[in-house]
Amino acid sequence: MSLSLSADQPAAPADAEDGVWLECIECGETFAPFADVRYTCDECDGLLEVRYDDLPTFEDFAAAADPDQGVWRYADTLPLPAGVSIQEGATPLYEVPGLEADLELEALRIKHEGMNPTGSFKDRGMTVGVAVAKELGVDRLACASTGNTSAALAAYGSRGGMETLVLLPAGKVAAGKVAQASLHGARILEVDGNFDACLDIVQELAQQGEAYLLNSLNPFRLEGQKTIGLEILEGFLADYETVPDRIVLPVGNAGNTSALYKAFRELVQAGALEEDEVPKLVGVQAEGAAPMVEAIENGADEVRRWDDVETRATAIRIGNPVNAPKALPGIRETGGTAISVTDEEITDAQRDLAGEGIGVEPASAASVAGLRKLRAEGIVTEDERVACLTTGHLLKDPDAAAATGREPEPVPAETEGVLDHL
Ligand SMILES: Cc1ncc(COP(=O)(O)O)c(C=O)c1O
Ligand SMILES: N[C@@H](CCOP(=O)(O)O)C(=O)O
Repeated sequence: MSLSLSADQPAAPADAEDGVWLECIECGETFAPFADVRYTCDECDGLLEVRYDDLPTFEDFAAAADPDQGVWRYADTLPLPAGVSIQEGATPLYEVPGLEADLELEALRIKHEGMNPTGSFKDRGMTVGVAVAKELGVDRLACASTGNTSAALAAYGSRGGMETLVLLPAGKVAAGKVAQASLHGARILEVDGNFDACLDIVQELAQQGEAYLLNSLNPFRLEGQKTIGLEILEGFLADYETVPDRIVLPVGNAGNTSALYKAFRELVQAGALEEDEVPKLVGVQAEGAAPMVEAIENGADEVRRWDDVETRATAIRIGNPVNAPKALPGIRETGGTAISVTDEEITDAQRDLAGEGIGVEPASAASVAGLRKLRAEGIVTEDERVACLTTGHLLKDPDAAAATGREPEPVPAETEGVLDHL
């Protein structure tokens, strides 16, 4: 199986360009990377992955080291040498002593992707995806979005001088994200339907050649998102001389789960990581939108599409995770699991993180909520070193933050009155 952790490094086919090619994860068909626009396999419609004939090790990344370069420090494992960049990546791997003690863990760190230029991990994918779009010579970019993808696409598209079109589920996207897409100049199409319906439409537009699709179905986007995993591993190696036992992350379209697993597979193929060192991947979904959890619990090879999804974590209100064929093996082959959490547990975790000074949007807090639950169930043990991924900044969803935080207290406009109130 091409997605097995023990799969060998494939030999470059004739259609590789500079040692880079696309390969179908289902039938193994290969394609030149930049000759034509394609998102899935021409033969069987399977998902595609980017392949390289030469895979770098940690030493190679260190040799290229300018830590401020962020995503592009890892250019040896990306399809192009440079991107349309706004200094994405190199996000903090925060220590959280209070939470670490509360959860009784050997080590807990928070990889806060909310500290990217537009406030979410999507920037790592867009810096690569928009560069590939330019390489392909397309001029209009599009995505469906629960908000963050649209904010990142709008910013990187305008930086790249390209037209952007975003399809959003009407009334279901947090205020900060719509404001970003709007100010960066995207055309915002509000669809009377949910995110999955938006993605269906944008895929059809892309197939008809109306726009270049930059959702995570696009294999080049996931190459940029691999760098989250590389940064986490390098951070743990620097601080603990070992990689984490487990990485816990929120799951929506399952792009990050797929991307992190690919990063680890490539390190194994490069001889930089032993198979038994690969961190267990734990996907967390909201109870009202948990098709991946259902598939893992049932041992299913395919995910059942959920037509009605609901959660206050709007970013992961997704019923048909398009990357499931890549993400399910990622969770299983690493010995990980998937778990769902209630909206209340998400809100509590958002407060826990805020108590450590880390402001995240609700979907991000799902990782910490899931970790707490797995710790209570004894599945995560006290000797473990764990990284939780927080995917988006608090300011993305100011309404959720205000509803979760303390109420403002009205006071009179004079000091005595304020002192009396206190
Ligand atoms: C803030 C946030 N967290 C998590 C996710 C889920 O990530 P993925 O789709 O890679 O599973 C998304 C979007 O999908 C998101 O915007
Ligand atoms: N949460 C996402 C949903 C789309 O995910 P993508 O990674 O496939 O673009 C968003 O922010 O829109």
